[in-house]
Amino acid sequence: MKKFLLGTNWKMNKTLADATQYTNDLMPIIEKYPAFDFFIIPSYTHLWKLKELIDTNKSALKLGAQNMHYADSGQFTGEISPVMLKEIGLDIIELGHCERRQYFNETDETVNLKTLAALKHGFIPLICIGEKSEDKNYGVSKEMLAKQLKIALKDVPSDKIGQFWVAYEPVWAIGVNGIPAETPYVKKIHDFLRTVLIELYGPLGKDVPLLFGGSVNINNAKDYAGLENVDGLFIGRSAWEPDLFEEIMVSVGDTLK
Ligand SMILES: O=C(CO)COP(=O)(O)O
Repeated sequence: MKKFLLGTNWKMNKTLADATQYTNDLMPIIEKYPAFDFFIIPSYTHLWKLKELIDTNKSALKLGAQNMHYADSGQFTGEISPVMLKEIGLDIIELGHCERRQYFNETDETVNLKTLAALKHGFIPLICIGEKSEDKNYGVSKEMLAKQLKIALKDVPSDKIGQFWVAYEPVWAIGVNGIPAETPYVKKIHDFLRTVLIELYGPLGKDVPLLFGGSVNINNAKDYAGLENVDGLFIGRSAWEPDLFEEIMVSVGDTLK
């Protein structure tokens, strides 16, 4: 059976000591919830150490990076290449998060280049898309999302289906000032994204995992998780403590039964 995806983006948070503690605490917890496929996305500096911890404990916890350059090497001061991340043995590369689009000039075109590079190197690209509040207010959310998705997936062939994930994260729902999305709205957008994927890939488009993120918390996680086209949740703040993350696992687990 396809497992429900449950993971967390730590953004620029946690020291190495915090990251180690969190991972040590989380690994035994996830053993209790086999219905899920779990992942964590820490800062680059923690990845080697956490990968060793996960391997030592033979844990199924997947590990990802928050960004990646698309070139294997080159004159790109401050960037990290797929070859370098491959050495660590990561599973996932998160791409196109709205904070990277907003503060670091990430564009649909660079997300596409990075997606192709990630697939070439055997990572799962976790492609983030989301409309801004003004897009929503002008009634062009679907247009914006279709554009982001189609550009991100340009030249990604159908034999890669299942090897990339898409996270819908409305910009206005993310972070401390975010407004949680209403469940019917999430349903409408996820159903729409599925139609775009089917337009791109035919019936195989049904097999692209679609995650939802943005102010996911203990009060709304089960409602989002119950939607037909939500295959996972991508959580920030509410999963940054293992015990709070576990409360979400329990609540979502009840919904999936
Ligand atoms: O950005 C997110 C996941 O990538 C979500 O963040 P919050 O859950 O803190 O809103």
